[in-house]
Amino acid sequence: MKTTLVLFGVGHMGSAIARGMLQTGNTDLRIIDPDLSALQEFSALGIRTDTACLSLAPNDVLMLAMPPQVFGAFSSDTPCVHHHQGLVISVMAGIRISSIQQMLGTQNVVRSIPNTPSEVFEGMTVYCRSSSVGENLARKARDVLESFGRAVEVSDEALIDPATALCGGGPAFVAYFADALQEFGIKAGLSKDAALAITIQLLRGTSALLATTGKPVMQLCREVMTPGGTTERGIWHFDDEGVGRTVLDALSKSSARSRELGLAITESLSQFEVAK
Ligand SMILES: NC(=O)C1=CN([C@@H]2O[C@H](COP(=O)(O)OP(=O)(O)OC[C@H]3O[C@@H](n4cnc5c(N)ncnc54)[C@H](O)[C@@H]3O)[C@@H](O)[C@H]2O)C=CC1
Ligand SMILES: O=C(O)[C@@H]1CCC=N1
Repeated sequence: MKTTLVLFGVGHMGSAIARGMLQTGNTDLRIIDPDLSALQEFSALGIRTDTACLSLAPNDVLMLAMPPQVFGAFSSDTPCVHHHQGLVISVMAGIRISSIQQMLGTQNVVRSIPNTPSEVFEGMTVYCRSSSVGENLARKARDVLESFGRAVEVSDEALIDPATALCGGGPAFVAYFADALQEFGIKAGLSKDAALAITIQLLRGTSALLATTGKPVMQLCREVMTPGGTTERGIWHFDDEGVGRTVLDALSKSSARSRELGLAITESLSQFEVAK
């Protein structure tokens, strides 16, 4: 039976996933988003798009890529997603597997956190499946998630919150640092284009070096810090200013927000159960 990925939401993350999939020739895709302007790029490519979902095939794989804050309204306004027998993959930050199961009346849920480099088939997704997802559906989920990059499965759902900070948010943290590097170049007199080209090649080269040599990250750092030379002055300043600690704190705050988003829904669901 043919499997179609039905993608709900093509904002920044959903469109990155759709573009990544299309780049590899995977067009078994249907896209639903109430914002008509978000759909135009994809309908122009011949992809089936709709502003609302009225029906689904039992074998469809659903991917939920709307903001977590609208998931409650989505679940009450979209009856066709209820009791879906196939696979439901969420990319929403925070929302727990049990909440999705409860709100959609479905069992086979994969909670995942991808990232925006999926757009160029360099995505990284961390995911966790519900106990009802057997080997066949698990393989299907992995195939979907690897159609726009790499995927790593974790068995403990609690790890998805820190993974949301590290993997989902990671491109923002790296881009923030890259912006500071580029700004230094510009302030020092390089053209914007030259500063950007250097920054891009730094990120690419450093990541290739890490991946190819397998050296520990800090070894790579130490190998650049020639004793008595220039780089150690910069790294010592990072140490004095506690930059490493600041980064750890920043990611902890992101992770805590993921937990908080999930808890808000879990609590409102349990209040609803008590009121029933
Ligand atoms: N932006 C990122 O890098 C990442 C985002 N995520 C998750 O992806 C989801 C989307 O995030 P973004 O794309 O950044 O948000 P966004 O605000 O860019 O896009 C959200 C999209 O969802 C659509 N939408 C709203 N209500 C909908 C409904 N009822 N049905 C279908 N679509 C609906 C909106 O029209 C919009 O196109 C969130 O749950 C977020 O936690 C996960 C990992 C990374
Ligand atoms: O900031 C957010 O909430 C989403 C989830 C991970 C990356 N972006």
